[in-house]
Amino acid sequence: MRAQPTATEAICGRVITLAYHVLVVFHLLTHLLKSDRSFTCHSCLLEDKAAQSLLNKMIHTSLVNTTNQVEVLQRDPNSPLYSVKTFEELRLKDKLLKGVYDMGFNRPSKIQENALPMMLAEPPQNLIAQSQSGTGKTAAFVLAMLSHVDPTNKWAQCLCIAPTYELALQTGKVIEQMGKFYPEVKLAYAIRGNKLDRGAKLQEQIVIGTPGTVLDWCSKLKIINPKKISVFVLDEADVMIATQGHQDQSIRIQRMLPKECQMLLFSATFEDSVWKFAERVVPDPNIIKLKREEETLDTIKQYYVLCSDKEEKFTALCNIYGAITIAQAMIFCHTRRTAGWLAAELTKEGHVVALLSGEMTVEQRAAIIERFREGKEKVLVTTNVCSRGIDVEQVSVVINFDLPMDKYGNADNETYLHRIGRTGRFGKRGLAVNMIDSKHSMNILNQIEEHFNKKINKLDTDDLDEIEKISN
Ligand SMILES: Nc1ncnc2c1ncn2[C@@H]1O[C@H](COP(=O)(O)OP(=O)(O)OP(=O)(O)O)[C@@H](O)[C@H]1O
Repeated sequence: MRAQPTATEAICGRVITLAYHVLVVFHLLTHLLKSDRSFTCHSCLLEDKAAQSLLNKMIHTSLVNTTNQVEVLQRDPNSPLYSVKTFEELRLKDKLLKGVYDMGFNRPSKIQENALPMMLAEPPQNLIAQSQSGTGKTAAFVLAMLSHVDPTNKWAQCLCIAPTYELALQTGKVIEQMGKFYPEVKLAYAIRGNKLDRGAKLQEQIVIGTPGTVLDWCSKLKIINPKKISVFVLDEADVMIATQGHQDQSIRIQRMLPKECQMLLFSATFEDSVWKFAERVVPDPNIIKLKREEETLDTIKQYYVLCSDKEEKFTALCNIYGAITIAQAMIFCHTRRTAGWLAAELTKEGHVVALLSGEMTVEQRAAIIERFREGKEKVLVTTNVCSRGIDVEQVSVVINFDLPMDKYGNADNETYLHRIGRTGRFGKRGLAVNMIDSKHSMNILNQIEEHFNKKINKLDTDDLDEIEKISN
């Protein structure tokens, strides 16, 4: 049997344990600040539970920002999250209030506070609304739909169209979450792969889908009776019209709806073409619109890095990873080839990478986004397919490995806004870095600066201290 330690031995033992913990924590702190991959350090030392919890807390506060920041922003009249009202004052049904609070929302954002009273007014009013990315548009129209349905009627009453399969699934999830305490209301997905027989009568009161399938359900297959729809929502209108065929399909759906149906259209950007489309599908609307310089969020810091070729861009990217802790990142490339190459290089460096590109089936794409959302991969390398609307809270950095341009080689400002809007969701801080490797890409960057009237500063990625500074 082991002899009991003396008092001095016990004190010495404690001092040694304490010193060990101090060392572990110190090591973690330096690792966290300097680490090139915050999540690899998770595995190296973390048998120690206290240290793990400290690390988790630090990751949470340094990258993800606490709800405190949202609360502060919601008191700043210049913030898109500002609100004077509470959800109660917006007169939501109790079941919906419960859903809202269950999702962790405390107060409405500006768009929610402004749009909801218009959407819930009697008689119904039409609305064209713009708000910055990630400021709660989806939540706003989902609440409007859930407020309008009559659950005793077993037919489709609210119809929402989204431009892609992934976005339809994502919005469907929000409807399910918000309607959690309102189980009488049911939801149907009108998306590819959800095959229903011709004439099958839907019992569900809300339908979310993509334009092609929704059109089939309303016309050829007669699954939805469009004449019984009382709320029609068109989400991400700018993306909708950028996809060939979607604009016509949306207009054809809208024409089948009754005159008194409430029409709601949301978008993060409103180029002329989006306006024209909006005015065609939403007669006599209320309008909520942003000034150009309000379109980008101040919570997203934007920088550019000068490089000479793609290898140098890759080095710059590694330097950024070396200097700051990144919860999750999305990296946008112009071609599948570059995206494939970059994903392979990052994997060689030890990153856990997901690759998403246009040739995949929609189901494969949705599965990859879901895994990324669950945090299974920390880096998502993608071509343009994923720039719009996808809501992944933990994305703290967006890298434009290639700048977005249209087919004439000019800046694609809308895509830029959508891409950087994948970070900085609902008041979180975000970082967007643009990689410049030619006169042409510098020119695109200048066009973007001019368009949004916003200066994008240069970042020297060889200077680790400078990178660290921008992440604070
Ligand atoms: N009032 C609120 N309080 C706290 N969080 C909110 C609130 N409203 C929305 N959110 C959260 O903010 C995030 C962004 O919201 P949402 O997706 O509705 O924004 P959006 O404006 O539709 O974005 P995008 O333009 O990219 O489509 C989501 O994770 C959502 O759960």
